[in-house]
Amino acid sequence: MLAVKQTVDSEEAAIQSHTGRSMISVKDLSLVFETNDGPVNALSNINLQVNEGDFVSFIGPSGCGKTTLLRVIADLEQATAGEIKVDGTSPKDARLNRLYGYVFQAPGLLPWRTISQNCALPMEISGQPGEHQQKQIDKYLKMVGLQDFHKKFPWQLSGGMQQRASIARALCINPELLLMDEPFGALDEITRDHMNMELLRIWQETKKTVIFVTHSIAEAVLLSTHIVVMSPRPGRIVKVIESPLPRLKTLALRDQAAFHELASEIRNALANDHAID
Ligand SMILES: Nc1ncnc2c1ncn2[C@@H]1O[C@H](COP(=O)(O)OP(=O)(O)OP(=O)(O)O)[C@@H](O)[C@H]1O
Repeated sequence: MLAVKQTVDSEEAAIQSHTGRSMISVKDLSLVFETNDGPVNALSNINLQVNEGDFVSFIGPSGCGKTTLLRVIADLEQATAGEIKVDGTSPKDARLNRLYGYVFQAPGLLPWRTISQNCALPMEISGQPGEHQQKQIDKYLKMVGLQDFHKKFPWQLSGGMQQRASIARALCINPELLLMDEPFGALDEITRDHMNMELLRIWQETKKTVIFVTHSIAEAVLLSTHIVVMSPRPGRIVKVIESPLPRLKTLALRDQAAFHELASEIRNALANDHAID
């Protein structure tokens, strides 16, 4: 018997609340890409509830639609059918109101701008006053441990430091929601461990809601309050698992039975849907 408090099957894929406020609500959502080769069914009948303060990981095989779902939440793709609300509004309004910050796999920092100037960019675009920009930059560069590197250019920093700068850039607009697409996928294991712990600390400190795309079962277990297991294309939600582990986790947790039991629960959900052999 696995030590998982609660699992919810795809039919009722609902994530239980900690605060009660719905941050993302997805109902019967499907998305078909029209291509030269014919239609590509990327997402099929997705139902999902994410509440304020949750840390939700999407995990599934390559091409199952994790990024597409993230992009629908961010209003970068349009659903073909179904409904989606982000903090009670349309994804478009959520985007226009700068409700979310987006962190990509590659840091995407502009090489001709310093770290400070890179962090300023989204605030410049939204016309925020210079004094406020500086306050936000100081606050979040300190939070990610880069306060002494604000004058450096991206190419003068390591990959992990660049990714921390991109997280600071996303946080500078003070979004309710952090959308992260495999942000640590390109990092070595030691740096990734460090970044995972840093992210947990930042999440605790800022109380943001986080949606996190990953290929790593261990990373999903280490970070998440909820794990959304997806099937191969067309992407469906196979299972939503609420983690029985504490919200404040340490790397030492990886040696404990509860960690392995949860990892095994995820692995089984993936395998049962032929996502992995
Ligand atoms: N703009 C697009 N036009 C056509 N097909 C697309 C487009 N974007 C994504 N797809 C297809 O939709 C499916 C889902 O892609 P998506 O990138 O969301 O998967 P993923 O789970 O994030 O994959 P990975 O883990 O490899 O990053 C794939 O088959 C992909 O080829």
